[in-house]
Amino acid sequence: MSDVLQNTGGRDTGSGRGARSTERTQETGTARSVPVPAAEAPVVGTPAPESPGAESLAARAAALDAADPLAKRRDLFALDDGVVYLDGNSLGALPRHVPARMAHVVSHEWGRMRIRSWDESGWWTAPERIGDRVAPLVGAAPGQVVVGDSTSVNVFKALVGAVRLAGDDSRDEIVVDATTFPTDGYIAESAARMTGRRLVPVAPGDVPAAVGPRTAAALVNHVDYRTGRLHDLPGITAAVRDAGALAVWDLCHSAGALPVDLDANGVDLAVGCTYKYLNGGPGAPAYLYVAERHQARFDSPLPGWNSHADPFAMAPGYAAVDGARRGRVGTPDILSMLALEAALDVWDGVSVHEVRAKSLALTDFFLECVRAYVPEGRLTSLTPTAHAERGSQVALSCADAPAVMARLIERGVVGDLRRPDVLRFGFTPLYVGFADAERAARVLAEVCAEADAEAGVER
Ligand SMILES: Cc1ncc(COP(=O)(O)O)c(C=O)c1O
Ligand SMILES: Nc1ccccc1C(=O)C[C@H](N)C(=O)O
Repeated sequence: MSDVLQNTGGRDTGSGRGARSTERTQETGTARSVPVPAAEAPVVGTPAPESPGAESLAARAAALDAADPLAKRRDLFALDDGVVYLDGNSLGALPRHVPARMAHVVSHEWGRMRIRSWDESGWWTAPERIGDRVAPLVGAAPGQVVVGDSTSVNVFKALVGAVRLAGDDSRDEIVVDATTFPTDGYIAESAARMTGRRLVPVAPGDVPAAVGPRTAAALVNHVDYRTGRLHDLPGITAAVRDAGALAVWDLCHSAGALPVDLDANGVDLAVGCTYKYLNGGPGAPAYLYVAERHQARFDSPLPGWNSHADPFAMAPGYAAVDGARRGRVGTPDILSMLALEAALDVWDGVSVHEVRAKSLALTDFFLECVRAYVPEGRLTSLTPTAHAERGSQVALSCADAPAVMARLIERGVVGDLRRPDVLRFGFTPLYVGFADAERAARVLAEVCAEADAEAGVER
């Protein structure tokens, strides 16, 4: 196999802060700006393999799918056979059973039981009950995860909470991942201003060297949303804690795709969304993990009545409840929350280690197919080749990425674009298979060839 892709390994360049100006312009998702094929009219059939080596790669894909213990899980999702959905790292697919469950919630629990449902349908306790369903997926023992609010809001609670837990005013710095998804950076900046700390943006790989006696907390992304690079959660957490500071992780791009092992790694606080690999639905509530050892001292900057020890006493003074519930704020978004609860059923009987093994096999295979089909130098992979540094997405860059992604989506291969030049392909092991990966690479090669032909470029 020739070395077709130039691999930059998604290296931490330390230049993320400066480079961020473009990413700070939010891309709302390519799927919203280019036509998505109608569900009833899939545009990708099963094209005859014409690319070099396509027959053998297609045959390998079929064999890998046949041997895949997770292959059957795909039937649990509403997906179109003609579409390769590689955008589950932005919005996970709908588990088929969720609409019926939601119809029941709306028509029965809300429609008929009305106010009684807060108690009798378990609405009031949903945040901590569903937190305990998310917990095993992130390696947390029960009682440490609460579901609710957006990831952004939970970043705020976790980071200000961490600074307060650090206590000591001489710890006057907050270290933040300089390559972070923008919302975390914006909120960290505000949290720093509010708590009178100085923000220190550094690349994740440089966090161990940057933390010291002045650090209160460090906020890092487990997987980079742009490159798909997996950061060293055990090593960075240990370094932050050795410095006497608190480690706060954003798990948006790792939970449900790979083992996180929060408890085993001694993470202090963590947040994540549930609409990507956990398939909770658009705007599904996020979650907050507060390690048990910190809960008694966790001082939420948003002490709403839902985290009061006796909310219905409606007392004028605040008294925090114990445990994970201390992360609650106001009335939970019950419809989204119960959709998430139902969606989590697809994880029953699935081990996250099995998911990780398939995720790595899928991204390896996709990269191999891209190398085989796409002319050398056409695309640059930003995704590290080392498994220990790879999440569950492949990011490829090329100057004409916007046009390439628009054409891919028109032809039923749905990834997304991160401006200016990144094609993102998310591999969600519960419903993406090896034939999907092969087909996506083949269509990508066709689309690149078409764009080259139109531009008069010969390779
Ligand atoms: C790493 C990361 N953090 C946070 C968010 C977003 O947070 P919110 O759920 O508040 O929109 C995303 C994606 O939207 C993300 O990728
Ligand atoms: N929540 C969204 C709503 C609309 C469009 C995209 C998103 C995303 O989640 C983007 C994602 N966090 C990313 O890694 O780019």
